[in-house]
Amino acid sequence: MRPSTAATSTSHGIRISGVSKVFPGLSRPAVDDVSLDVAPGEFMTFLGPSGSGKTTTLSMIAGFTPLSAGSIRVDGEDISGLKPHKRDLGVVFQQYALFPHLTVAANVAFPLQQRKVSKADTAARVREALDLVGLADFADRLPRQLSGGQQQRVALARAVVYQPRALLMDEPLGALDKKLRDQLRREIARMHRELGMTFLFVTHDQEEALTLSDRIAVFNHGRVEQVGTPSELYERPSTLFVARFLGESNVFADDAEVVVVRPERLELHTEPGAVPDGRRQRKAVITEVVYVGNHHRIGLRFADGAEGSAMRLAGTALPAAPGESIVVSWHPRHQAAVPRPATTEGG
Ligand SMILES: Nc1ncnc2c1ncn2[C@@H]1O[C@H](COP(=O)(O)OP(=O)(O)OP(=O)(O)O)[C@@H](O)[C@H]1O
Repeated sequence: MRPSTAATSTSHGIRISGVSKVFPGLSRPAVDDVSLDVAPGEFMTFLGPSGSGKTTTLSMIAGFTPLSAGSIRVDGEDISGLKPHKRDLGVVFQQYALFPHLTVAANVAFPLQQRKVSKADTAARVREALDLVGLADFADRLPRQLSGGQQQRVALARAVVYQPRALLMDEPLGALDKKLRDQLRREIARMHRELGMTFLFVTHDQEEALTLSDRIAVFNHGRVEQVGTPSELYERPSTLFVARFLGESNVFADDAEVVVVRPERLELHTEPGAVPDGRRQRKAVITEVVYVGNHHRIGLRFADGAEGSAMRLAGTALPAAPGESIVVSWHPRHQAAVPRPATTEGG
């Protein structure tokens, strides 16, 4: 289940059972009967569009939002009724929330002082935490003397310095520009490898989710649509919503089923007779060809009016130009069958 990191003896599992949240005045629950098991040392991501219930679920785990139903356990202990600071969970939000008048070192030391850790231990642990996030040389600065990315590293150091049972992060990269975001994303992956701690990460960014996670829980309308490894979700989406939320997809409907085929699985042919035996095929018109550096994205419109896409690595010849008719084919093992969506399903 967790291919990339080794759980340590200090890793802890989280069990979310039948958890719901009803806010007064909302017509449907913000979180609707969610159950999930997070393995000790696992990097689990909650992925979904805005308003799908990710933050509310994380906030119930952290203890900032009371549950309407269900329970949350850490290593079997029910923590649902505990105050946030009694749960022993580290938390990082999008906004850094550092104490502006305290130095970096004092910010990181704060949770240790609250826990009455000795001065000598505090100094050693603060140094270790700042080392971990690459800020050993910034201990005496004030938050305003740091960049946004550096401030977020301080927040990460402060969240793990007291060795909590898990680290909870809500869009921690959301306020950063692309380059810093990529950099800090790699830092978070490294921290996870080095600490072996259970990480729970909330994002609406599919690339963040795919690159960081051992497993991803895809949220939609307060429910978890599917839980799986990044490649399981990409290759074997169980619903149309998941297929469309993670990457691009071609959706083909027959009488009995709806199948999803990823763009890189489509071959292009100039005529139906050129399709090898055993492959399925559809007629399409090329709507556009876009150069994306290492590949071309080929926009397609199928006979039923549905839009889709294929891709070709740069350097391979394209069989036809925009406006021309072609045939696409795929092998049945590269299709994922999903339930026919109800007409109201978002996607
Ligand atoms: N304190 C609150 N009072 C009332 N409704 C709330 C409250 N907090 C969240 N909601 C509603 O609950 C639903 C889920 O919100 P939530 O913030 O969990 O979604 P999300 O997936 O994290 O989205 P985002 O990425 O935009 O934060 C939304 O409809 C939201 O408006």
